[in-house]
Amino acid sequence: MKDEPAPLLELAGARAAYGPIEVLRGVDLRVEAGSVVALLGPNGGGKSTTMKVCAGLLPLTGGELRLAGRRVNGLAAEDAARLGVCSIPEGRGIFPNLTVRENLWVATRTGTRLRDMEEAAYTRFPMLGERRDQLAGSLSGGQQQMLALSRALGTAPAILLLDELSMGLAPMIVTQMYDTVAQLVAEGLSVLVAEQFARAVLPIADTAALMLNGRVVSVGTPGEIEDHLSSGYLGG
Ligand SMILES: Nc1ncnc2c1ncn2[C@@H]1O[C@H](COP(=O)(O)OP(=O)(O)OP(=O)(O)O)[C@@H](O)[C@H]1O
Repeated sequence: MKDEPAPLLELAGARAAYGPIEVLRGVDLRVEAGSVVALLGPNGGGKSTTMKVCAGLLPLTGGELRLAGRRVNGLAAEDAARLGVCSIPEGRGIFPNLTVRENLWVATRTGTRLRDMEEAAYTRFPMLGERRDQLAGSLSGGQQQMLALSRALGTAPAILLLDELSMGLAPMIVTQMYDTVAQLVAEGLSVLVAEQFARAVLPIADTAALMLNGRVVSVGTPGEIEDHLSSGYLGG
């Protein structure tokens, strides 16, 4: 019997394609329970595609996706959510023409009560409570990201997949958002975060992985990966 528990989420030799174009060419990646893994690398390396595969939004064409050691190739997005995998896509995935409250309500289809969802969201982010009847599209980028996080957390996920949390946000807001993520991790959440701008996420990451041309080419502590990389990859 193995001494160590299986990683919460694992890709082994994962391959994926858009039509005839292979984009993931054998990705190996592990997210241990209670940890933050930062998936870094330049545009087009395959970070978003990796997140899609993990969330059941794109099928594997080869290799394996495992959740807590169980092979789950071919799982649908609803199955992934049911198994505790929750993703916030690039662009946040909120409904701009619905109010904050309505956006939270849509997320209750997974079984959480609206009252509980609202209480948790407004306690964590009082700003959202003040804007509960405002259209989500009229919120600032940071507030939209708070809403996206609140919707995701309503499903009580085991692992959160975050794609480009920092996109379009001022540096101070990015720092605040990652502080919130760090708090969530302290409460037991595991996180896989794809970021083009490594500097934003490295302070809270346990492990960093560099992705280039559809493969993870290097994995280490944030310090090791930072040392390995040119400042170009680290987002300036
Ligand atoms: N829906 C799609 N159809 C065809 N090709 C796609 C599609 N989405 C992404 N690609 C291509 O797949 C490759 C990897 O893209 P992906 O978005 O996974 O990279 P990324 O590292 O997340 O970069 P980005 O930060 O731009 O999202 C790129 O060459 C991209 O053009």
